[in-house]
This record gives sequence, structure tokens and C-alpha cells, in this order.
Amino acid sequence: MLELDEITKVYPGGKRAVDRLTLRFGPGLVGLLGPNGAGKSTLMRIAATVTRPTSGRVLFHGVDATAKPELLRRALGYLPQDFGVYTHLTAREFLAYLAAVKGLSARSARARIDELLELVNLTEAAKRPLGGYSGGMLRRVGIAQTLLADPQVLIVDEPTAGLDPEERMRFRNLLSDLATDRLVLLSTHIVSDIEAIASEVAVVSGGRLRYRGTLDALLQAAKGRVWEVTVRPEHVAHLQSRHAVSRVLRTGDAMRARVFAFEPPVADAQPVAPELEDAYLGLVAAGR
Ligand SMILES: Nc1ncnc2c1ncn2[C@@H]1O[C@H](COP(=O)(O)OP(=O)(O)OP(=O)(O)O)[C@@H](O)[C@H]1O
Repeated sequence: MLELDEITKVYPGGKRAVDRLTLRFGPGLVGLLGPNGAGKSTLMRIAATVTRPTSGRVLFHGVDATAKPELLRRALGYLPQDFGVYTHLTAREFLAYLAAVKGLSARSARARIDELLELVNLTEAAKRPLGGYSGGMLRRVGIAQTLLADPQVLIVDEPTAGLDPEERMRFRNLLSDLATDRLVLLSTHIVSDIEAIASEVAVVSGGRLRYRGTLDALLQAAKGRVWEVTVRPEHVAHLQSRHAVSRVLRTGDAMRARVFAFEPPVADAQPVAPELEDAYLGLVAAGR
């Protein structure tokens, strides 16, 4: 449905934010996972036709959206990382305003807005000014606006940033429901944001694709490469400088750390079953 074909983005000043990256998507929820600065937002903006790539093409149903963006734009809902609202408007007024900008008739907009407020669980709050909304509520308004024209492709950039755990979970469930009959592309640097809901994941670091596939296969690939080690507190920094360390816990005077490494990182390292976080950090470290 949507293809990113050999995309490269070099910003003025020379920063190569995305480097020859190719990804193909069908319906379902795909997590775009990568550390801060990996190039996720740049890639999302290119996929949403907001930014032009330096080279490469975005194809939507085979049509080159870099040259002819209209087809993709009509089928697209995009929630940018820095989504802003007019704080003095109510949710209903704000959505009505955006519906008008998108060219929906007032009558069909009204019915659609009712449906969407229900979907994102904001019907009760719809008459209150957005200035009084929590971060989670504002994100849900953000999602509602992406759905005004019932898009086939939904692109959401770091949507759970700043949300509390309960809001995070609600938001994850909402995105998961929305992915049953459309493509939802969700970028994040937090593994648990996509752990339970993504059918596939693309891991990006340094502007390059490091992995594309199921979370299961990612986990399998880390088998036999995750170790638990006990070290003195002053040795943690040394361990971190040589390996991907996914978790450090204090146990009495010592520190217990989970380490991704092909060989035992210290003599008495214990092999442990990998978790997704270990597998992801191992991949990112390998790309450095
Ligand atoms: N307009 C710009 N001009 C110059 N460099 C930029 C610009 N936008 C982003 N960059 C740089 O490109 C790289 C990738 O940035 P990008 O925002 O795409 O990454 P990201 O994975 O979304 O990270 P984050 O989650 O921190 O936003 C970073 O090094 C960033 O500093």
C-alpha cells in the first residue's frame, strides 16, 4: 500500500538524517522504533509528504507521492510530534474547524465529529476548552483529527510522549483497534509502546534500517546473547562502554546488569532469556 523506496534525507548543513532506507507497508500496525535522533520524525514527515526527501520516492498504491502527493494526502491522517491546538476552542469547535479546512461539508462533519468524540472517549469533555485538557486527552483530540476523513494510512509520531501509564495503555489500545483495517505507522523510542500491539517492527538508528520483521523473530535472534552479570558499582560505566546494557539494579553492595553480547561479557555471566528491550538495544548498539 505504502512504500518508502531508497529514501535519503540530507538537511541543509549536511546532516544525513535518513540514509537509503526502503520499507514497504500493508495494513496493520507497524512500530517504527529507534533512539532519539535516529531519523524517525524525518521519515514520518517524508511519508506524510510534509518534507521532501533528498532522493528516493514515496509510493502509494504504486503512485509516486513525491511527484503527485494528492492521492496519498487524501488517504492520510498524520499526528506530528509537536501537534498544537487552539486552547480557547472546545474539542468540538477545534475538530469542526479542521474539518472545514479539509473541505468536509458542515453536515457530514457534525456526524463524523460525534462518532470520533465517542471513539476517543471525549464526548463528555467535548464542550470544554482544550486549554483545560490533560496530555492524554489532547493526544486523543490529535488522533480524532487524523480520522476526520477516515484515512487508509495513519501516521503517528511519538504519540505517547508525556502521557501517564494509564493514558499510555488507553492510547495503545485505541491505535491497535484502528489498525484492523488500515495502516498505522507508529514511531517511538519506547519498546513497551509497541510490544503488545505491533504486528511488525522496523528498527532505525543513525538514519538506517537495522531490522524489519516480527517482534518474535527479533526476540529469537537475541537468544543466547543476553547475560546477567554482577559487578561492583564502579565497573558499571566500563561495562556500558563495551556492551549494550539494558537494565542495572542495585543488589546490596553490588550491581546486577542485563547485557547483550555474543560472548559472556565477564567470566561468571549467567545466560538469561532475552526480552524485547535487550534485543532492541543490542541491535542499536551493533549499528553504532
Ligand atoms: N530541520 C533540521 N535541520 C537539520 N537537522 C535536523 C533537522 N531536523 C532533524 N535534524 C537532525 O536529523 C537527525 C534525525 O532527527 P529526527 O528528528 O528525524 O530523529 P528522531 O528519531 O525523530 O528523534 P527524536 O525522537 O529525538 O525526534 C537528528 O540528528 C536531528 O538533529
